[in-house]
Amino acid sequence: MEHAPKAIDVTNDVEMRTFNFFTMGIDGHPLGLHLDMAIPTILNNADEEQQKDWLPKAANREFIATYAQTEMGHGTNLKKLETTATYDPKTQEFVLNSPTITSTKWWPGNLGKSSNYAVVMAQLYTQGKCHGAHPFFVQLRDLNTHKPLKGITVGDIGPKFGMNTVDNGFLQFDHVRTPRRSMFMKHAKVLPDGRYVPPVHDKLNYSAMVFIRAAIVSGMAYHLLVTSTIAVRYSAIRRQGEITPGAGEVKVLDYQTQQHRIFPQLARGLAFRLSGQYIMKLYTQTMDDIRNGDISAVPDLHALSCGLKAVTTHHAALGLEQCRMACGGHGYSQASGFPLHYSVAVGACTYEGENMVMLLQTARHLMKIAKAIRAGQSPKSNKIVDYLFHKGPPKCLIDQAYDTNYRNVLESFEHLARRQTLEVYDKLVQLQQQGRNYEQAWNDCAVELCKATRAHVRTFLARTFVEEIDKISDLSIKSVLQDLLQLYLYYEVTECATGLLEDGFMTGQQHKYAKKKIYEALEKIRPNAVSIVDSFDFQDRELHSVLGRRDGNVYENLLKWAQSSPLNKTDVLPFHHKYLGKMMEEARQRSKI
Ligand SMILES: CCCCCCCCCCCCCCC/C=C/C(=O)SCCNC(=O)CCNC(=O)[C@H](O)C(C)(C)COP(=O)(O)OP(=O)(O)OC[C@H]1O[C@@H](n2cnc3c(N)ncnc32)[C@H](O)[C@@H]1OP(=O)(O)O
Ligand SMILES: Cc1cc2nc3c(=O)[nH]c(=O)nc-3n(C[C@H](O)[C@H](O)[C@H](O)COP(=O)(O)OP(=O)(O)OC[C@H]3O[C@@H](n4cnc5c(N)ncnc54)[C@H](O)[C@@H]3O)c2cc1C
Repeated sequence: MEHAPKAIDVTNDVEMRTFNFFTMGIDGHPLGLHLDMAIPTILNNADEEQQKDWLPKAANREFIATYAQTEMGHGTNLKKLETTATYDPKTQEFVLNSPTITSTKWWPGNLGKSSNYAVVMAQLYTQGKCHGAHPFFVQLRDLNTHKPLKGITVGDIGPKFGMNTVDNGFLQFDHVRTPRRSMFMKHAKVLPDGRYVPPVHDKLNYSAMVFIRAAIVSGMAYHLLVTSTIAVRYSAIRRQGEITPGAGEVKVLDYQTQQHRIFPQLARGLAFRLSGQYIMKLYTQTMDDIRNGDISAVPDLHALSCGLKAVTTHHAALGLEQCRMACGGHGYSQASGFPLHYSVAVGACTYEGENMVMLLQTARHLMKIAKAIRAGQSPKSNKIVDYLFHKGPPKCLIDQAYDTNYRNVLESFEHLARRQTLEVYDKLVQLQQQGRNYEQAWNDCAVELCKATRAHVRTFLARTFVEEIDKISDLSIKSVLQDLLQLYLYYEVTECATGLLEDGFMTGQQHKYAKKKIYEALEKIRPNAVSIVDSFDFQDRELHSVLGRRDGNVYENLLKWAQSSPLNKTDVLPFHHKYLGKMMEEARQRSKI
């Protein structure tokens, strides 16, 4: 028995995540922040000695930690966080303090009731000088009693839009002392005498956020693929109305409008999946580079992860809602699973950086590239942004028969991203020449800056999709995925048609051509739609949906589901005669008088 394998190796990240996911569902659990943010912070921000101490215990779940950064008053603008960590060289401790109500940490997942440790972001003061927000690893609760330690006030922030299985919390420090070595010291350090040693790059402290932003892309793919699975399966069961009079009621999936509602979500889900894999690899590579002292890829990773996070979460939110509406009345029932999936997915539009703010971060990067282009510089062999330096064709060519591997469609996306980026850059420069300072000019251009990011991210998603499908060697699989690729690309063309038509790059005829290619793709996808979603192999317990059941027994299970509602435990509710019954009885008596 000594050598019998354990059912789950809790120190194995993949095993743990899979186990948690299937046992605790998709709306979060007490270990979420521990696994997704605290451990990545230890891995990337703790020095060797700290890792040796903290990592095995964290992996073994000897404590549960969260990531406490956001405050009641500030989430986006990290420079204005108010929690302070003031170094006291006499005792070699930091004093953590929450000086105002607005400095109360607010939102950290699993802080409310589960965690006994936290990565706390606080303004670091030493030798009388503030060095900005830095992470500290702080014990919050007693390891035996689980009661808050002295000087710490902590609790749950109450019910939310969704994810109510996560205990998001609040936290205040009243001059709480913590050892010098509780500061994460891989990058920045405070020496025992209080001298501050700066990091090689001052945003390396933010790596846990970069990790989650990258992970969110695959997360959004998951949500979209799950909800399109529900919508496709249900639409293949639901019969309503006739296409040919007298020929009998059709499956609603046969309606072109239904396909146009659902299939693009399926295609986007796949596109996000492929780009999600790409960005995760880029993250791992960049973290390895940082370990080897090379920080050159940090800005590229930051820019791409912010843009992808914002675009994929926004499109997932819109797509999930389309899937819900595609399921008619039953889509509005909790039995559909949509309320759960929607409320979880839309949280990602906000957490890890509000989407507009993230779009603007990517735009900062694009503006630097535009500046280099306007200065006549050459590209720097960066696969993601080099296209911005090149001159594309002067006219759109999407309707040319020789569009091998969609080069002409990709060039259209590139054209729009290039034009939008350079135009907004020129406007920024012009406004400054007219006397606006940079920040004011930036705000005057903010909507256009966001458009530049969206166009750039669209280009990246499309190129990745094309390249990944091109690699597939199994021709039967490739052909099905090519139909989804066709739909994806032409759907995106129509989504950004205003931008392509605005400068006369694309003609009205070409826009019509794109629409024709969409309708053609819908027709090709229809016969394979159910097999495509079945191939994702989601388990029913992941879908949480009566409508999306693999066996298709929707109606009989919908009735069972309704009958199992707590309201149906008795035919007459116990308080019926006290209120509604009494009201009706009294009304009847009055009308008799
Ligand atoms: C299977 C089911 C699916 C589930 C789906 C999802 C899967 C994923 C897991 C889900 C987990 C769910 C749990 C959710 C937990 C949520 C946690 C949180 O929300 S934690 C808190 C997150 N908070 C934020 O994101 C705050 C947003 N704000 C910022 O990041 C920054 O303040 C800012 C980027 C807006 C601005 O940075 P700042 O330094 O304050 O100022 P500047 O604008 O002047 O920037 C200076 C300079 O630095 C660059 N920069 C900024 N950040 C980074 C970075 N991370 N890396 C590299 N560089 C960075 C910035 O671009 C500027 O560059 P410059 O050269 O000057 O242009
Ligand atoms: C479900 C959930 C889980 C979370 N989990 C955690 C956690 O575990 N740990 C943690 O520390 N935090 C967590 N958070 C907090 C989250 O990271 C922040 O709420 C998020 O970063 C947004 O910041 P904010 O709330 O300050 O929004 P605000 O910045 O106040 O946003 C309000 C509006 O102002 C706009 N805005 C703000 N600044 C700018 C700007 N510079 N330019 C243009 N527009 C701007 C925004 O676009 C938005 O429209 C969580 C939040 C949620 C919803």
